[in-house]
Amino acid sequence: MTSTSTPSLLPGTSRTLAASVRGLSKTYGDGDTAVHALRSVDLDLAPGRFTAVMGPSGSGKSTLMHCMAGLDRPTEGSVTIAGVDLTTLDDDRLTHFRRDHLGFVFQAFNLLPMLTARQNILLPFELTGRRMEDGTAERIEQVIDVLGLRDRLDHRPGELSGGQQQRVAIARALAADADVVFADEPTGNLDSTASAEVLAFLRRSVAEFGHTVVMVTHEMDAAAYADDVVVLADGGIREHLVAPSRARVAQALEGGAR
Ligand SMILES: Nc1ncnc2c1ncn2[C@@H]1O[C@H](COP(=O)(O)OP(=O)(O)OP(=O)(O)O)[C@@H](O)[C@H]1O
Repeated sequence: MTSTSTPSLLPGTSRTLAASVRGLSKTYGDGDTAVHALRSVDLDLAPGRFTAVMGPSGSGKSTLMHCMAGLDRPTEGSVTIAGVDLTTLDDDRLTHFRRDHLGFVFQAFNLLPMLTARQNILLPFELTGRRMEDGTAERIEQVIDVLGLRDRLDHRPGELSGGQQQRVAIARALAADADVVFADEPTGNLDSTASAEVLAFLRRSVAEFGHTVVMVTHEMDAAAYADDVVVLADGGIREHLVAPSRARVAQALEGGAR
């Protein structure tokens, strides 16, 4: 197994990391039946980058994302986002941290069916009574325009296409101005046109709003929208590729099959 080009700091970024993972391990079960889903993973993500996490089925992609996003607890190690080590937070604090600092774009959209698109987008604020800071309302309007949702705001999810629903989910993640937006196979339920649209919007959110996006994907076409690609194999990071070519990503993925 090779290990190359893990960047401690990417060119053109500030010195603060968007997310830092140290010695992250996750073991399911114990004894003979223990599954080591993650084995002492170290990973730094610079802010304002779009990173795809790839690797074979069972390599630990979802486990890594869930531990990084505070949705699952690692067995060992730390995850630091916005200067806070998530593994030190109790469940209540972790819930608050997710609400205040993280965004989620998952395959099943996670929209509330009885609310309109606008209400879903504003949910992080309305549900929790979180106060909007200066400029937030204007930014949300901008996100709505960038995502092309202006004429769909009064529709409920059931009245929207899959791609539009996913755009609402992205708008909600961006509206909250998350420190890191986590996307788990965000195009898994979409046709190729809608997938391309959603990925282009994630790309724009990084370029135009400076967001940090981490996306688990199986698809090379989806990864092509990302800046960087982290390739997992057998619970560890095989490579962290900075602005790789498609051929380079393919090579890193094939490394495990040999
Ligand atoms: N709740 C669980 N209990 C036991 N084992 C689990 C659990 N969740 C995941 N695993 C195991 O941990 C390993 C990593 O799983 P994970 O879902 O993170 O992989 P993945 O790369 O996301 O896979 P896929 O691409 O198939 O979604 C696998 O061997 C899986 O079977």
